[in-house]
Amino acid sequence: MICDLFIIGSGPGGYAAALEAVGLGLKVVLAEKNVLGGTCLNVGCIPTKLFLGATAAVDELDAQARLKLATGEVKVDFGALQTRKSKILSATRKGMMVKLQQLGVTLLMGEARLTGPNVALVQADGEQRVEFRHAVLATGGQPLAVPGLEPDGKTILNSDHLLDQGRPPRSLMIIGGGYIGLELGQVFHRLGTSITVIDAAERLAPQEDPEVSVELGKIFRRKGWNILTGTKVRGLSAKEDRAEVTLGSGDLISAEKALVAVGRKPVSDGLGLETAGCRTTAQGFVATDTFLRAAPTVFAVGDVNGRFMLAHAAETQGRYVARLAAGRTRKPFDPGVVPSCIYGSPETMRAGRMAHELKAEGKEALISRFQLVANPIAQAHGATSGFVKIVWSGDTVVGACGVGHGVSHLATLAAVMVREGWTAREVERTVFPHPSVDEALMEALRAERVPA
Ligand SMILES: Cc1cc2nc3c(=O)[nH]c(=O)nc-3n(C[C@H](O)[C@H](O)[C@H](O)COP(=O)(O)OP(=O)(O)OC[C@H]3O[C@@H](n4cnc5c(N)ncnc54)[C@H](O)[C@@H]3O)c2cc1C
Ligand SMILES: NC(=O)c1ccc[n+]([C@@H]2O[C@H](COP(=O)([O-])OP(=O)(O)OC[C@H]3O[C@@H](n4cnc5c(N)ncnc54)[C@H](O)[C@@H]3O)[C@@H](O)[C@H]2O)c1
Repeated sequence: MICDLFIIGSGPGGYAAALEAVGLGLKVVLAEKNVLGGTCLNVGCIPTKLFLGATAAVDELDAQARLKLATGEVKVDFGALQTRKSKILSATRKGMMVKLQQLGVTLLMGEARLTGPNVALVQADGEQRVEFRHAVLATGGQPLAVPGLEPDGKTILNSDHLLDQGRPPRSLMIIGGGYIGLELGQVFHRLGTSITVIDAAERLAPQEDPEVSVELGKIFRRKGWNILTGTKVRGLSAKEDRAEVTLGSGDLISAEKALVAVGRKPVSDGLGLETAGCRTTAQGFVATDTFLRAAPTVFAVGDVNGRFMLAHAAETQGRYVARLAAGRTRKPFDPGVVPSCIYGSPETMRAGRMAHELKAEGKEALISRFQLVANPIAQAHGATSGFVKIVWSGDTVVGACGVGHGVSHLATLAAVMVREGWTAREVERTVFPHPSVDEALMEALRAERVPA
């Protein structure tokens, strides 16, 4: 078959590219080797947030109980939650399938590989040959398996395995206190699992502002988590149906299950990259230029190009390459300001540059901040730990971050403020609703600026 745009992978990057391209009049073929929706829908963003949503009442009640305002127990039926997850995921996949069919995207369910700059083969109902003008690699990522920390799928798990358990473990040892470790740690803490987090870095979520990491550590320790940062893992093994970790110090820690969440790597093997002239980096990411081109006829978007490992970044890139392939833009890719959040209670949010990053580059930065303890919505929810912080370069907002109750809701405005280069003038012209968590952002914007 012949098409304008051949897309490999139906995650956020590939699906967004397909919808945008077909809307611009291109003939599109999309290949998917597994199920529609990719990591995000099936084992990523969506199931984790379903689990966080379904268990949120546990933390809400806990916060009110600490204030001696409520008593009782929230019981979550984990089996029913797994059933609900399966139903939502399968309904969403069905919706995607219908939409692709209605729009006229040809869907090939099978593994694809490039065999030349304008040709690919897909193992779907035998072997299908696809000739294309442009191809989009949107093959995503997979859990990183570090030597010595390989999951066995039974006792030592990655996030895919943990999301598929039949019951919550009594205890869970999480290797890696980053995005996945902290979100899934919160889910299972709420389900009654005892949580230990071990991270090689000196602080939790090391990609965040250092003060955010400190606050996260305080909040999770208060919940009773055992957190070991700056701690090397020498060995991890399954012994008599328990996971046992040997620390660098020689100490042993065991738990019913271990979750290895030490990062993700690209899916870039076996794609026939060399036949089309694509190159990979030392970590296996598909190298792209400023137009997200991996070769003259091939683009790479999303996790596989390693620019960001976030669903909304993959989508933005997918839409951009579709416009480029349709001749609707000639400009290099502008990633814009990509916000990121860790979800749960607490949450984090980050947009733009952080003060420690600027200082590391020898640049001056000012910060202004507001503690959530004085925010009425945080008070109402009994969750007053945390803060919102603004990073200024002179008079201009260049970054914002936060940690605490509901701060993920501030991420979009924070990204807009950074993109638009807000100054005190824009702050004065903006009306924030009262009472709201948004006011914490406003208060931080209005607070005294001090050197970082
Ligand atoms: C537990 C977890 C939670 C997450 N939570 C969030 C979150 O809250 N917010 C957020 O922004 N991000 C989150 N992420 C990250 C997010 O899931 C990814 O950034 C996003 O899915 C990347 O999209 P993608 O399109 O690049 O690839 P993917 O979603 O990985 O999709 C790639 C697709 O390509 C297919 N494929 C691969 N090779 C081939 C081939 N040869 N032929 C045919 N098909 C192929 C795969 O089967 C897959 O369906 C989370 C990730 C995990 C693991
Ligand atoms: N809410 C979201 O947007 C969301 C949620 C989940 C995942 N994601 C995406 O998925 C990616 C992968 O998530 P992740 O949590 O696996 O990676 P991560 O990079 O967020 O965290 C990995 C953690 O593992 C630690 N680590 C690395 N090697 C180690 C070792 N040998 N021993 C102990 N600790 C070690 C790191 O210091 C880090 O804290 C994220 O970077 C993010 O882009 C996003």
